[in-house]
Amino acid sequence: MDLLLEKPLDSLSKEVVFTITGSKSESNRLLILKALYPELEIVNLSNSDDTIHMQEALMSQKNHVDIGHAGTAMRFLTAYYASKKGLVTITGSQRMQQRPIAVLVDALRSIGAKIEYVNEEGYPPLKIEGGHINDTAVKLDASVSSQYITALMLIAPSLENGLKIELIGKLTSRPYIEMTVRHLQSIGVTVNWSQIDISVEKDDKSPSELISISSLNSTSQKSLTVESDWSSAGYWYSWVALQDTGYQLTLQHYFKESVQGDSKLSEYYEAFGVQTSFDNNQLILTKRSEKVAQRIVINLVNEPDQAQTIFATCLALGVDAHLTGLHTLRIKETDRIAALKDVGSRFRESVIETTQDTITLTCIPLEQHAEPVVIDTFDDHRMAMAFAPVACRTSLLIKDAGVVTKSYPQFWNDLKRVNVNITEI
Ligand SMILES: O=C(O)C1=C[C@@H](OP(=O)(O)O)[C@@H](O)[C@H](O)C1
Ligand SMILES: C=C(OP(=O)(O)O)C(=O)O
Repeated sequence: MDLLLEKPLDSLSKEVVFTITGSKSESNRLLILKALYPELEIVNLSNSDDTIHMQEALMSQKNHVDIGHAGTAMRFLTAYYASKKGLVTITGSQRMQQRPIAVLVDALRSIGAKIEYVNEEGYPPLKIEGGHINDTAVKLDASVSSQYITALMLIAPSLENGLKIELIGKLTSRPYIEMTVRHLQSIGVTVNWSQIDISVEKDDKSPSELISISSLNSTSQKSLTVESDWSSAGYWYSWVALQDTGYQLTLQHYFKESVQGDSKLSEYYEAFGVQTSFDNNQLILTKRSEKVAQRIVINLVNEPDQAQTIFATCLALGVDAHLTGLHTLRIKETDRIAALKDVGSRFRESVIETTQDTITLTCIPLEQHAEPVVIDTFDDHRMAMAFAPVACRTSLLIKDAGVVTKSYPQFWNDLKRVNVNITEI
């Protein structure tokens, strides 16, 4: 499905309230924890494909599991299956079979796990014979993906003697580890994190005892409420940044004290004139000022999923940008650095330079192009959604627009609500 997005002709509605479902990162952590502690109840679970894949895999009795494009499901389930008795082959989409997993597999093998590569060494699919983990200390490279570390942390409380995880190299995507720590602690698991070691203690309490000392936004003792997804909120920050002063929209179910690192968006978008306020767990975004920064420099090593969104905001507003800390982008749903350079260069106002871990954009404010600008999405949900707000400057043709279901299935319906004309081509 390709979609033509055209600039809204009528005046933009100002009273828009969006309900985005729970964070897919939080949801997929909590689903693993629920598999270990079935009494746990999860409120406001994500409706994303990634979370549905995780749920289906955990419910499945089959010994062949396909998790599609879901990176967290692939990494967390690899550790989960290694920790539980049984034989499972886990695979994913074509792209998933190109996303490296050796760091996690090596770490799990070093503590006894039996895992084989079905095709190419270092990449899914994996054949896992579970129930052989027998050691209590593991080391791994922390610079490739934080998801490998989270995967080990999530299974640690169910192991005979817990797990001490030594982090080697420069930690990437740190807030995602902090999120895992918070969720483990919220169900009563003891986690100690010194400079380079994370120790997760084996729980010898019963699950209900653990959950009853839960501290994270509990609606009841056994129930944890997932905050809505900040990574998806990014597209609405970008949308508001491109509107006139006074424009406002509201997103439901966000907490002032967030465990999601992408909540840093509220600071980043101040440079684009967007003010954030909270009212009873509603996030209110207001365009306060037409004055925006002329150039921004941001290190996104902690918020890699916002790189495309911030890039597209800058492109539309004509703000020069130097984005750093992007080394993980090459192994995500697509090589996001290459994708941004390719698609970004289709806008005549921009000049883009890239390295292994940076993108530099030099641009002038975007004007209406004679033809729709083609946005190839390369199987990456964030390519589609990050560029979509740019439609209020010039028409876009979003290729393979169905990719959004990976994280935000109702995105195109929400975009219609702010009067973007959307036509299926
Ligand atoms: O743990 C998580 O939920 C995630 C961690 C990040 O990945 P990396 O640690 O691979 O950067 C992020 O990009 C991804 O969307 C979700
Ligand atoms: C990188 C992402 O997800 P994952 O690695 O979990 O596939 C993402 O959602 O941007």
